[in-house]
Amino acid sequence: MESGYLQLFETKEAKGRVVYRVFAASIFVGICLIWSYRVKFLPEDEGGRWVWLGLFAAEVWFGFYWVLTQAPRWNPIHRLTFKHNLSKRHEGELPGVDIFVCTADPDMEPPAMVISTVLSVMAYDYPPEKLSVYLSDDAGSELTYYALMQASQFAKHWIPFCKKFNIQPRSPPAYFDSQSSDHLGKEEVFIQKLYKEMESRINTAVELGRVPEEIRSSSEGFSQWKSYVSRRDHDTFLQIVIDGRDPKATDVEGSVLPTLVYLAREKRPQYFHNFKAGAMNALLRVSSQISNGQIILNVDCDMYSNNSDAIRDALCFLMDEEKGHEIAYVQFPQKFNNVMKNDIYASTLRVISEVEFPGLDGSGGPLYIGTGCFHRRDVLCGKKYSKKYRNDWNSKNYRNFKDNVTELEEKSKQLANCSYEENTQWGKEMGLRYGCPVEDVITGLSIQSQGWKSVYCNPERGAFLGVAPTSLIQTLVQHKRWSEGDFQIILSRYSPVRCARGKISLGLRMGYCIYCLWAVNSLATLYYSIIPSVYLLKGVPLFPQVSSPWLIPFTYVIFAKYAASLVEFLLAGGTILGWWNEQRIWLYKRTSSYLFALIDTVLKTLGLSNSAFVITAKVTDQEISQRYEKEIMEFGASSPMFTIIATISLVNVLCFLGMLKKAVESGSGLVMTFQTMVLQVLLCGILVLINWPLYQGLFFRTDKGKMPTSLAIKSFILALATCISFSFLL
Ligand SMILES: O=c1ccn([C@@H]2O[C@H](COP(=O)(O)OP(=O)(O)O[C@H]3O[C@H](CO)[C@@H](O)[C@H](O)[C@H]3O)[C@@H](O)[C@H]2O)c(=O)[nH]1
Ligand SMILES: [Mn+2]
Repeated sequence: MESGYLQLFETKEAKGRVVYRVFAASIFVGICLIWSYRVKFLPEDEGGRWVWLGLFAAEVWFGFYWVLTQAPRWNPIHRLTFKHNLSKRHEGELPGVDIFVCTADPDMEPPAMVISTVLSVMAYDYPPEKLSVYLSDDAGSELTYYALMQASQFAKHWIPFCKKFNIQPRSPPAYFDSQSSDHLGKEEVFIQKLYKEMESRINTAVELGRVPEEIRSSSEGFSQWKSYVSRRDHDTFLQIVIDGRDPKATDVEGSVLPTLVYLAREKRPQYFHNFKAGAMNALLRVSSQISNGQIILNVDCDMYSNNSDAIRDALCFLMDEEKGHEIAYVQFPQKFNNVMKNDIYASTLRVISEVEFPGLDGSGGPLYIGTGCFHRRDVLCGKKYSKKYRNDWNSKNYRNFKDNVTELEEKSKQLANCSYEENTQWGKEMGLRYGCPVEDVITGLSIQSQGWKSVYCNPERGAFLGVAPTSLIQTLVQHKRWSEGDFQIILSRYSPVRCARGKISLGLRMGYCIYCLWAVNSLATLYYSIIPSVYLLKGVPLFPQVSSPWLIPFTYVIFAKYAASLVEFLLAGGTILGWWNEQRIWLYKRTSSYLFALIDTVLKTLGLSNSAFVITAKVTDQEISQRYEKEIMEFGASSPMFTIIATISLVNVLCFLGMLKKAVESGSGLVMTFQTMVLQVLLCGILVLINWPLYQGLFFRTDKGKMPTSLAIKSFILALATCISFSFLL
C-alpha cells in the first residue's frame, strides 16, 4: 500500500495438504509392495511367466502414472481477484482488448450460435472504445458473414440493454432461456422480439443455403465472394463491420460501439492452412493493424461469455504491479451449459478443472486450453521472457487512426494471405505453433518453457460456457484428437520430458506428462481389461489368494485410490452416478481414443499418415438430444472404436458367465473360485457392471441410438473367438 501499490490479486494455499501427502505416501508404499509381489512370485513356466510379466509391466505403468498425477495434488492453490482495486488504480489506463472468436463450419457451428457468442463478448463491462471483436471464419461462409451483419445491427439495442439492466449472461439466447417469459418487462419483451426476428432471418437463410438477394445487392461487403470457389479456395474476405473510430458508430443510446471485424483468411489448395492455429495467427496480424489491443482473448465460437466481468478478472493478474509482469496468460476453465446432472460423457472434466489445474497453478501455471484464455499480445507473438520486462500500459496506444476504413481493410487483407507466412517465424517462434492437433497446449508450453508463468482463474460464476459433445462417438473422436496432439508434444522439440528443464518446475513437467501420456495409457488398460478376465475363465489365478497377506496391498491401493477419486469428484461438485459414468468414459477413451491416437502417432512418425482436426458438432438432431437429456448413451454409428469397446465388454461378460458355469459344475463351487481368484472375479465383475449401458445398446435397445446390429454380431464373434482361443489354445 505504501508506495501506492494496490494488490490486485491474492493467492491462497489449499487446506489439508499435509493429510493428503501422508495418505498419498501410504498408497505409494502399497504400490511398491504390489511390485515386489510380482517380482517375488514370478512363475517358473514359460507361458505363465509372460502373462505375469505383462501384468507387472501394466502395474509398473499404472504406478508410474499415478505418481505423475500426484504432482498437481501436492501443492494446489486458489486465486482471488480484487477488481475494485483495478478500477481504483488503473481505470484510466486500461489496455485495449482484442477478442478472437473462431468458427470453421456453418453446418456444425450454426451462425446463430456463433453470433450469440460474438454478442456476448461485445457486451463486456469494459470501455467499448478499447474493445474489438474479430470473427475468424475458416469456412468463408456468406451465411456467417450475413449473420454477423445482422448481429451488428442488433448489438445497437442489445449492448445498452445489457448495461442498463446489468443482466447476466450476455448471450441473448442464454439470457432469454434463463428468464421465465411471464416476468419479462416491457423493454425485455421488445428486445426479445428483435432477437427472435433476427434469429429467424438467420436460420431461414441457413436453411435456404443463401443470403436474401436484396441484402446481397445492397451491401457491398458481399461482392468479395465473387472469388469464392470453395471453402478451400478463395481470396481473403475482410470487412470492418463496425469501425470503433467512427463517431457515428453508436448504439441507440448514443454510446460508442466496440469494433467488429469479419475475417476469412485466404485459402488455396496448395497451401496447408494449419487449422485453428493458422486462423489465430492471421487474426493476430490483422488485428495488429486495426486495433492492436495489448491483451488478446481467445474463445471458441460456442463459448459465450457468461460473466461480463471476466476481462477485469484477467487484468487483475496481468496488471498487478508486483507479480503481473511475469504472467503471460490467464486461463479460465472450460465449462458447458448443456451438461446433464450425471454427465454421461464426463464432458465437464471436473477433476481436471477443479483439482488438477489449481494444482498446476501452484507449480508455474496451467496449460493453455484454446478457449477462455487471455494472452499478452507481445508474448503470443514471440516476445522472449526477461526478468526486467515491464509493460507500460499507459504509453501504448498504437491504434491505427491514420487510414480510412477502406485503406485499413486493404492493408489488413494482405496480412491474411496464404503466402504471407512463407519464410517467416509464424507458427514456429511467433504466434500459435503449427503441426500439432492441440495447437493450444503446445503453444502454452512453448511460452512457459521460456520462463513465463500463467495463472488459472476459476471464479464462482463461470466466465465462459460452451457446448459439450452429446454423443459417445463425438466424445471419443474429440479425445482422440486431444490425446494424439498431447502425445505428439512429448515427441516434439518442446517435450516436457527432455526439454524445458530449468525453465519449468518438475511439478509442472510432470503435470504436462499426465496429459501427454494419455495415449500410452491405452496399452496397460487394454491388457488389464482383457487378460485377467480370460485367465479367470481358464481358472488361472494371477493375483494373491484370499488367505495370502499379499492381498492387503492390492486391496488397499485399489480401495484407497478409488475412494480418493470419488471424494475428489464429489468435492468438485459431482454426483456419485456422475463419478461412475466418468469411470466408464475413462475406460472407453483409454481403450479406443487413446489406442487410435497412439497408432496414428506412430504412423505419423513413420510418415504414413497426417493428423487432422475433426471439428466437434455443436448441434444435434432432436431425437439424439432427447436421449441425451434422458442420459441414455448414444451409439448409433459404426466405428472401429465401438467395435473395440463392444468386444472388450463382451469378452468380460463371456468370461464372467463361463467362470460361473464352471464353478457351479465342478464340485468345489463358487467359494473355491472366490478364494483363489477374488480380485479377478471382482475386476471382471466390475467391468461387466460398468459396461451395462453398452450391453443394452448392443442387444436390448430398439431406438436409433443403439449399436448397429452388424457391429453387435461382429464384436460378439470377435469376443467369442478371443475367449475360445484363450481357453483352449493358449
Ligand atoms: O480449421 C479449423 C478447425 C477448428 N477451428 C475452430 O476451433 C475451435 C475448436 O474446435 P472444436 O471442434 O470445438 O474442438 P474442441 O475439441 O471442442 O476444442 C478444444 O480443443 C482444440 C484443440 O484440439 C482447441 O483449439 C479448442 O480451443 C479447444 O476448445 C472452434 O471454434 C472451431 O471453429 C478453426 O477455426 N479452424
Ligand atoms: Mn468445442
